[in-house]
Amino acid sequence: MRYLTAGESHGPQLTAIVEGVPAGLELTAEHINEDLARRQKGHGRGRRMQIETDRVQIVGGVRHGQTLGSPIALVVENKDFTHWRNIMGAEPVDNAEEVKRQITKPRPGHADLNGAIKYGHRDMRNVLERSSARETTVRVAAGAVAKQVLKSLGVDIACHVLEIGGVKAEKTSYTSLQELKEKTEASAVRCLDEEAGKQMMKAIDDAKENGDSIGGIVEVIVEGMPTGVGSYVHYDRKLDAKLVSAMMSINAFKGAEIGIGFEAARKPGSEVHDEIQWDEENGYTRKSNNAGGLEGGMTTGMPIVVRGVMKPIPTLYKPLQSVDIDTKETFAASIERSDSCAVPAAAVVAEAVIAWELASALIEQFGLDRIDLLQENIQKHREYAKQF
Ligand SMILES: Cc1cc2nc3c(=O)[nH]c(=O)nc-3n(C[C@H](O)[C@H](O)[C@H](O)COP(=O)(O)O)c2cc1C
Ligand SMILES: C=C(O[C@@H]1CC(C(=O)O)=C[C@@H](OP(=O)(O)O)[C@H]1O)C(=O)O
Repeated sequence: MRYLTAGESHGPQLTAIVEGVPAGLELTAEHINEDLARRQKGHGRGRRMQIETDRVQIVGGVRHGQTLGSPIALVVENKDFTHWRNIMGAEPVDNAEEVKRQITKPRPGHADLNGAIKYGHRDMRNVLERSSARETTVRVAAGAVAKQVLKSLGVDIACHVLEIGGVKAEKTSYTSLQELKEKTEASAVRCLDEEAGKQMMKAIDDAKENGDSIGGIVEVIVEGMPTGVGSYVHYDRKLDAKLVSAMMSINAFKGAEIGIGFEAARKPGSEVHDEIQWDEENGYTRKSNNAGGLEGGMTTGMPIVVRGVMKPIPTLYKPLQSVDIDTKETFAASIERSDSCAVPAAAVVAEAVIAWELASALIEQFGLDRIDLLQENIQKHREYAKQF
């Protein structure tokens, strides 16, 4: 599968074209809207989220609630466009003052300066409009399509927040992904640990009050992936590499790890590697899951566990030093509106991009043009792997 997105943060809409989804998959706007709504939630978001109510329009590739095998076109409207029509319309406009006003003051930590140099934009609005994480709206929509593929193949996925602004969740255990989903859905910071969640909210409020921003760590967990998906034979087909790359592609993500990740550097092999066992009912399983469900670029059949690190939001009410690209004068950046923390929303984006990679890998390995044949193939593979 592949997808492309287009659209600016304050333009009329975001668009995604999703290609390679097998025919016969159940898919409605409601499946996608649920995840769009989840992405909009979370303590610490700015005023923009009060303006938007993200809803998808499926404008290609689906008929009567089923995929056709043709490209799926997804559109999410930017309600805020009504306030930006003159500035963001595609057609040339007369010399309105607001249209002439260029952004020449780059924000440290955002794409403004590097993007302006790359494309030769003297008006950095041309950069910020596309580098904005508003684009993650349609990435979540594409991910929701991938989640439908996974669901039809018996693969379940969830996400949660492990850390915000240095406050760590202590209670991170759960008995089922369903429980994890219910608990995190009820939390304003998508955290399993209620007490830590309260402290995270306070940390966000404190940061906001100080005109600052904070980041954090999110985790995605996937259950039900068959064994041996991915590849050890080519660097660009290694599934672990794809998952880390997907995580790092999210705006403001600066690190990713699988399983115990960086902790593996501090432990001997006897405490890191997951011992192998077999029984009639479950086939091959592991006594532990330090590898986070991946060895040799392939799935082990154990749950996949991927974490990502989000840096603090770059746009700050507390000014940071920068340089005006027209006057070359130093200035202290000041802003109109911004999120102070978007880690809970970013967890939903992380879930979407991981779902995308896993559904793509399954289709690449077992894929046919029909969802029923894909289901059959994977079921056969599961039986084979169990008895192997
Ligand atoms: C859900 C989400 C919301 C974000 N909201 C903001 C925001 O309000 N203001 C801001 O400056 N950056 C925000 N960011 C982060 C920037 O988009 C990101 O830092 C920027 O694109 C620069 O890229 P980089 O941080 O990956 O280097 C957000 C990121 C995510 C994932
Ligand atoms: C719009 C979203 O996030 C935006 C991401 C973002 C950025 O710079 O990344 C900047 C802000 O945009 P605005 O200035 O319009 O408020 C966020 O609100 C969204 O997540 O849907």
